[in-house]
Amino acid sequence: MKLEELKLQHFRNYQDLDVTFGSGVNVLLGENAQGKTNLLEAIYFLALARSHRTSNDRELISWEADTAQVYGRVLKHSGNTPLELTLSKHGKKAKVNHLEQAKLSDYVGQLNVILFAPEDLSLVKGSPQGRRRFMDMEFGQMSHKYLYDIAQYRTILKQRNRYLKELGNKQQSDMVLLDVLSDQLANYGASIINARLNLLKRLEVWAAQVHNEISQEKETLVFRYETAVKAADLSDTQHIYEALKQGYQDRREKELFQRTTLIGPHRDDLKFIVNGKDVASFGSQGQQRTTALSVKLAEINLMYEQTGEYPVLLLDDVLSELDDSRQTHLLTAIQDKVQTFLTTPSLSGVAQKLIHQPTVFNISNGQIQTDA
Ligand SMILES: Nc1ncnc2c1ncn2[C@@H]1O[C@H](COP(=O)(O)OP(=O)(O)OP(=O)(O)O)[C@@H](O)[C@H]1O
Repeated sequence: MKLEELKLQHFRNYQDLDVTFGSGVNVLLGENAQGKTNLLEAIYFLALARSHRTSNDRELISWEADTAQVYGRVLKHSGNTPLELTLSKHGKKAKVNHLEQAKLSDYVGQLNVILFAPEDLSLVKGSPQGRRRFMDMEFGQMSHKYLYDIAQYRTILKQRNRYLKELGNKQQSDMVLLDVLSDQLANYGASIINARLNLLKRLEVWAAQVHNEISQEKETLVFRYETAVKAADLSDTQHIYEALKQGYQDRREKELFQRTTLIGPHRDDLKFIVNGKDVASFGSQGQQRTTALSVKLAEINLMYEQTGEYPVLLLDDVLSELDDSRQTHLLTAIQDKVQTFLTTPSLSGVAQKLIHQPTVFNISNGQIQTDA
């Protein structure tokens, strides 16, 4: 899929922008604080109806305005799809084909993006929370059901934790409501774990292949999903569901004492094993970077496999963080098939690694000029 046109009104430092993009590599060139990342953020926002930089949507609206609008025309095999998001203090409105969507989960998935920013290089070494977020953002774009299950899971988890806090304050505890919430949570939790395992299995195949290539066949990469859920068969949702319920049962006293839910997908983690060792603990910085890059590149293939379309790739100042051979690998992998948006303060080193000339946009103070 390709993002052919983007219009922004009062989005960050863009007051009124209408730009058409190339179908290959689009370079967003400019000095610091001119609006390069803001433009990537707008594309990410158009895809996921949320920013990758802030959870406060208000920050996306230009300081001197009350409403922001992001419009995009996406070209897919099925034809042109206009997407529109309006942000105001009353919330977000999302339209697909000019029709307002009742739920944001119905909107997400029309434009698929993969964002690669310097922070992603810490996917491997960073917090488990970052890796869970990574799974949820990526898999949510590929599966409506996953997105729905995650939303339901979060809501019920909040209710259950609130109830555990209330119970902790009482002498006499009523467990009936807790059991109902546990049952609902186990239901969505089992679906999430099952979906994660299935998608990770596919992602692992692609990531292992890329990692092997980048390391010149010196390293093997495998994934390990870590969960405290003791299901006899983790490929069976019913088994996971029962194991989750058993898990709550076994931890009842502890949960009442700690007043929070101690088991489930919100506590799980993903480990990357290179040559038999956890790369977060034992890998060199280079191996960790190769792993992060392999996982990101693998996502492109997974998304294609799952949706029949290549996603749009957003590279936020990531080239400067990679050495020459990893840069070459990245740029070779994307050419010709993946529409890419790449921010950089300088063109040197980029153009000669690309077979086709990129489309270059000069960005200055929220204005864009295309190189002739
Ligand atoms: N809500 C907003 N309204 C108006 N301007 C904003 C808003 N939010 C951020 N800005 C401005 O956007 C600019 C930052 O743009 P951006 O983050 O895209 O920088 P950049 O071009 O990617 O630079 P760098 O290379 O340093 O990351 C700053 O000048 C900031 O003041």
